Amino acid sequence: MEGAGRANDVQAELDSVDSELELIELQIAELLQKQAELTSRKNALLQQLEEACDAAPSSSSHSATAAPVMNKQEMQRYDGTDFPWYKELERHLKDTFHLSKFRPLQLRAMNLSMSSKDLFLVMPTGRGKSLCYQLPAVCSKGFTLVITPLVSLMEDQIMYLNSVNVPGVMLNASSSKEHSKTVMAGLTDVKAPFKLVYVTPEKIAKSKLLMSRLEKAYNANLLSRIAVDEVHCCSQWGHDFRPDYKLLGILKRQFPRVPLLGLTATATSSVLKDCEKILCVSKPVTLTASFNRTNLYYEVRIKDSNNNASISDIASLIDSRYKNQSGIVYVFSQKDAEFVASELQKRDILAYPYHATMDPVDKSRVHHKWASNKVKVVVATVAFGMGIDKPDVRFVIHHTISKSIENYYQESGRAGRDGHPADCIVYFGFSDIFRVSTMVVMENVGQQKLLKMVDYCQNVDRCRRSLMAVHFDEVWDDEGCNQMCDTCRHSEDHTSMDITQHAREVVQLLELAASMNEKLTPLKLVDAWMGRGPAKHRRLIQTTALSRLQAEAVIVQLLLQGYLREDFSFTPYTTHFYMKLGAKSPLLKNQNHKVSMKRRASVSDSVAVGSGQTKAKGGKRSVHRAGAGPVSKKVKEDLL
Ligand SMILES: Nc1ncnc2c1ncn2[C@H]1C[C@H](O)[C@@H](COP(=O)(O)OP(=O)(O)OP(=O)(O)O)O1
Ligand SMILES: [Mg+2]
Ligand SMILES: [Zn+2]
Repeated sequence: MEGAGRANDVQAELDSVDSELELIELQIAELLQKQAELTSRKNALLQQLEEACDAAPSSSSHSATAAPVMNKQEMQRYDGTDFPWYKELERHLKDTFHLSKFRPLQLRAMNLSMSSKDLFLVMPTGRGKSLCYQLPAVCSKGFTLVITPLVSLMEDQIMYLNSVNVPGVMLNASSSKEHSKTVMAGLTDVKAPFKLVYVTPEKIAKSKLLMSRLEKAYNANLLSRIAVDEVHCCSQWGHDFRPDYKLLGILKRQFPRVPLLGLTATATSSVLKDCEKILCVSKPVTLTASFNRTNLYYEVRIKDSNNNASISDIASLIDSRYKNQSGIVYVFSQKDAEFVASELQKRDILAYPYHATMDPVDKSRVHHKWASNKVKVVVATVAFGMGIDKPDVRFVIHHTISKSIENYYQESGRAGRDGHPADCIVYFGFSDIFRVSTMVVMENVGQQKLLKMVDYCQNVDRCRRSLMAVHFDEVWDDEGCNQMCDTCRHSEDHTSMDITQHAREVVQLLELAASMNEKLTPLKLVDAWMGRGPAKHRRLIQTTALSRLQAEAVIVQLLLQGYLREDFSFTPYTTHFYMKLGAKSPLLKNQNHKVSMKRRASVSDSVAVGSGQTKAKGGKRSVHRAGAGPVSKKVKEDLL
């Protein structure tokens, strides 16, 4: 008996500790949100400070954190073409690398490096950092030493360089003796048989022979530049710390006259400070390409899971706002690509599907037609991505949410590369969350990343840019949104809704289902809550008067806040998702506990789902299917 009493006491204390822990988690979530807001504000203030300092160049009041080594005017000089090496850079850009023009910051970076400045270049992935040392290497005497963390990265680069006839070689642990010998000899050859020499940091740290050959090359003025790729690997605070990068300080100590160029897509300012110390460079110029694409307008539209109103909405956008303009509609699956393309065709829009399983000849035909503006719209899976560099894409519409904010940034970022305004619209549908879940379920932290994307879409009161910025850490250059997102444009247009009672109803429903040994999929949960489930549920629970879209929004909110969670089971063919009680659900037992959700004030359900849909009498929605007949004659002709 005594044992049972003791067990009860322990259980009671355990429950109480659990509740306290839950509360702390809640507070942490709130603090993280506050932190994100303050970081965004800090960036805005730093920007203002920098502008104020630029307006008064003689002022010495730059703060230590914001202090640019050069002011804006000085910096802009390096965008110019009046440097002695410019003609050579331009000639090789076109003739050797077969590129038509520099991307933003590339010329500035090259001019700075050719002027022997030490430089840190922070640019989003895929923007073309490598060219910033490859092209100067070709235009300089001697060779450029490139430190790369992975042999596979080296191999890719060498293969690419060979394809454009630029001599490049690599040295790593698996290089043969003979190969090493040739490379070592080449380093001091005045005829410079290689323009780029790739080595791993381990080689620098361990090979005395290499260092002594580099010393000789340096004395003969043949070591023209040192590029440290993925430079954030130097710092323990970075996410990919590599111990051998810590020893790279030897390069600048031994070869002080050689300009060093550190490249990364992901370093925060504190990581860069650390890298500066480790690499022994003093006050390098830091160029940060903004992750903020100021010409892109970001918008989220609510999508009803039950009908294809979103397709009508997309069609009417393409037919009006984007008439005769080039764009991409991203969809979830191959089947969706075919379906959405054919639905658009029925609405008189010439749209081609594109997905991975298409015949390569068809794929390249679609790509070609689109690139040459013969077809304006491609309805594609994310397979339509690599090598897409069309400048005048005016819209990227996501018919289904991306699997993470990073992915969304990349995919939507194919809009507006020419710098002119372009729109990025994502349609956010409840059931899509769980379709995408099946895709990321096996990925490490895939589910968390997806929930961040969901959070981005559910949000109605914070700048969409600031939500993306959090993912790119402090590197984000907060240039302000300028009302280029729907939440900034409707900044006053939201209210806070108390959803505590709704939350209790949903929890009660799940508890009831659990007691009957039933698992509820997200869709079944909404159905049951709306009184459309089996009769046995209806009798026992409080059904909701909320509309379907509101009910879905509440459930998403509870999922995001941890009152609910997803659970899944695998079958050989598919993954099933169920809704379960989340870690915070016990908090609802406390009568004082409150849960709230922000909603657009002026947008009723029927408007939120776009122009193709109206609310019919009796609350049931109907869809206008204007033009939604068979594929029109005109489109049919164009498709042939
Ligand atoms: N000026 C340019 N015009 C057109 N394409 C360019 C230009 N400069 C580079 N590219 C292309 C070449 C590559 O296919 C692609 C990505 O370049 P790359 O240098 O590998 O990116 P990166 O190093 O910035 O990305 P990561 O961070 O992923 O390593 O961009
Ligand atoms: Mg790179
Ligand atoms: Zn905004």
